[in-house]
Amino acid sequence: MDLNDAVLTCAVNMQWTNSVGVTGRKLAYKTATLRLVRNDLRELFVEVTPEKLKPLKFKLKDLMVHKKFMAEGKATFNFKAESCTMYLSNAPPGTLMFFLRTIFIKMNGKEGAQPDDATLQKKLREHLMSGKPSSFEDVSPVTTAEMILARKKTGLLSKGSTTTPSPQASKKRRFEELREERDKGGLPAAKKLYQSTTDDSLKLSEEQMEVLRACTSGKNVFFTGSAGTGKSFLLRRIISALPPDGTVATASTGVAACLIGGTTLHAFAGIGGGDASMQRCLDLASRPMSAQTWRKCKRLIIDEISMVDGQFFEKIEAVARHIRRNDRPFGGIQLILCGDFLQLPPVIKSDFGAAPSSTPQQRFCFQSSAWETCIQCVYELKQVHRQSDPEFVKILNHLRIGHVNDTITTRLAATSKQKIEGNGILATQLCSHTNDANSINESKLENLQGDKVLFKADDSDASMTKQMDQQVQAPSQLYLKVNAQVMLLKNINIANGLVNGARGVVVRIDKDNLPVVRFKNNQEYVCRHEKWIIKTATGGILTRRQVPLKLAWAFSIHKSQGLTLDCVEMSLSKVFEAGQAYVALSRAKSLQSIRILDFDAKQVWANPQVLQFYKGFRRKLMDTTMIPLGPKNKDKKPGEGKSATSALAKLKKSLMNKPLVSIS
Ligand SMILES: Nc1ncnc2c1ncn2[C@@H]1O[C@H](COP(=O)(O)OP(=O)(O)OP(=O)(O)O)[C@@H](O)[C@H]1O
Ligand SMILES: [Mg+2]
Repeated sequence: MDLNDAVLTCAVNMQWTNSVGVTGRKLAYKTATLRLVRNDLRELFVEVTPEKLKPLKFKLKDLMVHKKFMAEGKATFNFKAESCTMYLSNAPPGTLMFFLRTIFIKMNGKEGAQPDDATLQKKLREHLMSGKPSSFEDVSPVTTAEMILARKKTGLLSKGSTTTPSPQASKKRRFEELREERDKGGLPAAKKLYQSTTDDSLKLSEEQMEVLRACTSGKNVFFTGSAGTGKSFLLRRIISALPPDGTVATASTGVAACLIGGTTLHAFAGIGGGDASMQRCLDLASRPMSAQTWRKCKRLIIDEISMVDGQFFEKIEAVARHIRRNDRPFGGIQLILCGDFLQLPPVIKSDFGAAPSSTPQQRFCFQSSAWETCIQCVYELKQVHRQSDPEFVKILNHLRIGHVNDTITTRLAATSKQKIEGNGILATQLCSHTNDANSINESKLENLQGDKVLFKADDSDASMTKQMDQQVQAPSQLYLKVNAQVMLLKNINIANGLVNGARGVVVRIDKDNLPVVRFKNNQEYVCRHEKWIIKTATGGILTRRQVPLKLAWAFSIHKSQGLTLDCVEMSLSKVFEAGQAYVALSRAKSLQSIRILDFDAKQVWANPQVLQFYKGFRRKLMDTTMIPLGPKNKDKKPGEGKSATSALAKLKKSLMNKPLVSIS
């Protein structure tokens, strides 16, 4: 936590009421900065400074805070003593959360923080006598001691709307909170009160902070890094540090979009699959709903950019300029792109029987002319967070660029005999083809004894269930049986290993009809319903409540991109894409939690065009000038990994000499 947690910039509306409740003065500011300050008497105030205007100060006494819509960047302050209600909106949700948390802790975290009236009167008199002008200073950063004290003073807080303990909290609610507190590992109430997800407690690394700063300063940014360097984690922080109005979070796949609480790029763009002619795409995007979303968009965020088709990217860039009547790249929209081109490439439609949507020369976004004109800053994250074992990180770095030597082959082949199962939990099979994964899950469930129990999702809009199925990992209909192999789909408690991707087995269905799952670390957890929130293309919000589980005997590698999994088994004999083997292997956290049945160096290869791109990219990182990409090679076919041309081998060698991820 730092001093900036006491500063917030957003839209502010204020309204005063008189003694009989009639609304009097009203003020509205599109942009104002709120700052927590103290006066000479150590009293706390919120100072509101509208752009180019004098600040107003509100004493933090008898304050009610309504924070139900904090995730949407909204909150309401009710200053009872001053009969003023202050509505905050368009606040970066993450900044708002920390701001409210700081208020909460500062109001409750100091012995005598709220001096009694007699003491204040005395101090005030002394101050007036001294003749000094009043002065205000920023509050000091929150200390751990203040946090602990705030928790002690307030006890378990209601999830309701006030910053002081709610005496009206019903017994039932209090019981639920106690249970939740216990299940989630007893986070301090002060912390929990303003925490939207459990990974909010993790700190950004310095390299991640640098990217965040570039994004919040309005630059067009592309950041990359190998699997597990925290790209999506950082993206979530970036989104929460930006004002919600005009910020559109998207990803190339539904699973990735859900991980950052956004929508798919295709759903946002409004040009279908983008296969139609340019003119037709412009017409499609000019339909009122679609045009409105394009016009409102100020910042477009795209995760898993490696899977966005180059021609599609070029088309949406032209669409943006056309609809917004603005000739600047992407019609002036700020772009924040992230992904790893050495992971899965865009799906070629011809794989599924349709005509290919792009020529091999324009398969990737970076091959489109739009890329060069749009991207201002590039960054490469180097610190791997998913894996901590340096040997595994090193092996993955080699696989990423399609480099396999005998040592790596021997080490990976040795995993085929590993016992990675424990506590009745089988390994998840990663399949190269989706149909294989689906049929494994179905038949394994059928073969189990006992009755199937159906868990039906509760969707906020039943007519959108199909769309939600594509984006939310939790299925609308989940059939489970005792002994079913499952995966947890939410971070419940990071410290206790109840994290998104944790593997378990259903041990019983409890009396409340909830599945009880035993996880690999032997913990049993009653899987209560959790909520998923996704944004629609038009900025609306859809929610799904469901138990946070999914059948996990098998997944496809494509569906696993972006995930962290424990306990995985794979047969890579049928891989058909560059980077596919790397994606499969890099889902695991350690070499001990992986079993590769038939490892062969031929299963691992990197796309030469991508290698070339990264070579230029590294140069660009060094001298930060735009360098045209090198000659475009033809796509390489599966199995060519070993018989690489000498030019390609040279390229790999140069990349190995300066590894894309430094290995400590
Ligand atoms: N600064 C950090 N401190 C601690 N853990 C972190 C940090 N950044 C990321 N992580 C953790 O590392 C893991 C991998 O992060 P994430 O999924 O964002 O990586 P990624 O780069 O998006 O990977 P992929 O390329 O596979 O999508 C997550 O469990 C995340 O919580
Ligand atoms: Mg990711």
